[in-house]
Amino acid sequence: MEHNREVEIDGNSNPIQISRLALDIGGSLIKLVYFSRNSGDDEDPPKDKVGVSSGVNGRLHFAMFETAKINDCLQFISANKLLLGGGFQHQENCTNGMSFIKAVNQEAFTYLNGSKEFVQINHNDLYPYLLVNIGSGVSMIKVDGDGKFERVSGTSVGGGTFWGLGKLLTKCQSFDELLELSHRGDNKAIDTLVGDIYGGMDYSKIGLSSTTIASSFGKATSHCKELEDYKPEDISWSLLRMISNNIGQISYLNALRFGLKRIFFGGFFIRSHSYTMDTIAVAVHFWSKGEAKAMFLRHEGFLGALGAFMSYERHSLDDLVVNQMMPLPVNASLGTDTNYDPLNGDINGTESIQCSVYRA
Ligand SMILES: Nc1ncnc2c1ncn2[C@@H]1O[C@H](COP(=O)(O)OP(=O)(O)OP(=O)(O)O)[C@@H](O)[C@H]1O
Ligand SMILES: CC(C)(CO)[C@@H](O)C(=O)NCCC(=O)O
Repeated sequence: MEHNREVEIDGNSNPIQISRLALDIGGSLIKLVYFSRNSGDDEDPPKDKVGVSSGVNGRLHFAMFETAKINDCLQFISANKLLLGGGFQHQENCTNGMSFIKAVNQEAFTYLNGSKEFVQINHNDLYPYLLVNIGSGVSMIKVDGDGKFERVSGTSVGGGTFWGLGKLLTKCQSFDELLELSHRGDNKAIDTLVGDIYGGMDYSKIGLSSTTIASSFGKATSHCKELEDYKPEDISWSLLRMISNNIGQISYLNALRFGLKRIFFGGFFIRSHSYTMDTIAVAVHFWSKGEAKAMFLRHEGFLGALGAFMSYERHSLDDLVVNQMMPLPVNASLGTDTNYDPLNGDINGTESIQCSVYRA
């Protein structure tokens, strides 16, 4: 079923035709992806002599809401006259969403020593890989080809654990606040480091440096200190490192199990956050001795919704062409923020990019 509505929501009151809305309702967050046709563009574009369609031009929009505030999401859908038109999130959609990396430039990147390096994906050299989706919980999926995948592992210690424990321990009121705290934290105050055990020295015999974490939250066992004696920022940083490290290590072990060299990390836990990506990338690099590579994605939180979007009946996986990477963050009224840096910014649930959709 398709729904197309004429809605007056762009800055100049021009009608924007919304078609195709996909929804991924997760344990923590609801993700929305929808396509708006440029005004004047025909929904059924002309075909050439051999039947190839010229494509519909428009924008692909991304939006995110907390699952607990589902009414805000419904209000957004209603206010913008986006009608639900199919697309249900399930595991398969997560891997369908990965087709997006084939459709867009500058989607996948590595992160080492504080800098992103975008990687152009060679379609003939993509499989096999491990997809690690870090949502509330974590799923690890071995992907062998288009539609060929298997969930090989998972862990309940994921994004929900970071946000849940972090909220209890720091009294933070939002995920963003908790993440922001970690920037100012110092994990030495809470974690026991190798140097704390070995008189400030590296334990070179077994290849551990003095700054390696020997025991996450190990110092919190101290009898003379209570929760109030620790800084919320230090707690946030230790927690983020503990969870990211653990996911990085389990991911590496699963990659090793199946001989996979490339690990893609998705899910809204990552949020393009530098410390999170750095910890995961270092963990993968450390444990694999440089053999395996951690890859991140600009639209990491939207894999499920993109998968649902791309599995529309009338759209094959290959008919979304993002012809211009021109992200514009949008708020609920679809206004634009001119200060946004598309390649470095965090897609905090609201963004749109220029694209064309082709009929198969
Ligand atoms: N604004 C936010 N509010 C709450 N959590 C957030 C926010 N931004 C990022 N997160 C993180 O993202 C995680 C949820 O990620 P995601 O939306 O990918 O998973 P989900 O689909 O809700 O979970 P699951 O697939 O396990 O059901 C949260 O657990 C939290 O760690
Ligand atoms: C239950 C799901 C798949 C929901 O997306 C996810 O939260 C998850 O993979 N949790 C981890 C479950 C486990 O494998 O221990």
